[in-house]
Amino acid sequence: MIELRNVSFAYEKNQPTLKHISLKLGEDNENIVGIIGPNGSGKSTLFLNLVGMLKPSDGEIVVDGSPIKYGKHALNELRKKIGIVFQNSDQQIFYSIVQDDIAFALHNLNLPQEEIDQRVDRVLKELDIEAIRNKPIQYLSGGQKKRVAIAGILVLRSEWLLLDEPTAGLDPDGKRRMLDLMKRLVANGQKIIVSSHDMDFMYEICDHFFILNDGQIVKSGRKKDVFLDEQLLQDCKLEQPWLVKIHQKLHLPLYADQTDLFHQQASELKGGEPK
Ligand SMILES: Nc1ncnc2c1ncn2[C@@H]1O[C@H](COP(=O)(O)OP(=O)(O)OP(=O)(O)O)[C@@H](O)[C@H]1O
Repeated sequence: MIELRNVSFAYEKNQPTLKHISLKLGEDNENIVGIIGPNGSGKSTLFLNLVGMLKPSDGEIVVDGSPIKYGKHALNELRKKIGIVFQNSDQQIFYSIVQDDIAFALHNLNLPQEEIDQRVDRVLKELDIEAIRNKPIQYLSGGQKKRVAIAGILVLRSEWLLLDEPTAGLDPDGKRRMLDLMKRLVANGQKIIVSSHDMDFMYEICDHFFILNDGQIVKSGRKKDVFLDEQLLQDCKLEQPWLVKIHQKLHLPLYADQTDLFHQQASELKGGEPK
């Protein structure tokens, strides 16, 4: 479990970006936690604090019962528990060939070559990027680069995966593939913390949410706890997901995702019970 105890963070003195944040991640066995908030609310800053790349100005972050330590060795150990995929894939990719880049962090862990090869093969398959394993990074599309960046973190097999805006710049097919990938990862036991401005995507994929506004957590809970409060979302400059809109405006049930909606509606049109 990850616990933030009264965490504040300031890039510049007396101008806090994160303000007194206390929260627990992984307490209720949630698989995908969503951090939502408008531009500049502090989502990326929060992520960088969670992986120890930034250090709280006040308060502490406790992972599995131990406060994060900031020495080189301690941070390498933390990376085995929490991995981050940045919004901008170029920040994450260092090598010129796909498979070399994915293996990079594993060499740093001094793993035997055989194990490195096995882990890289597995992740290439899992992300459906085997065909580009020998390609130069410079020839990849944005969506492919995103997958390579995720692969480079997945090989570390950290318990928590932080995805900062994973759908930014992806076309509808890329978004759908990202959604499917996250569902597959979760089915294999991966825990994910994700931030995104795409409320429909977040509504469908996350099972617990924190709304961050101006560096503070203003609401948390399950779908119905955070998305039914239209005024709060407006105040935070956030959109209601379309499934919530049709629930509130057309008085349809609150469907968990569009598959659920189409399945239920099709059953009703046929006059039968849903299977
Ligand atoms: N390295 C930095 N130095 C100084 N200020 C920074 C730095 N990085 C971010 N900030 C400021 O901190 C605040 C929060 O930024 P952050 O990137 O964490 O927000 P965000 O919620 O992730 O935004 P977005 O949705 O636009 O990605 C912003 O006001 C930003 O200008």
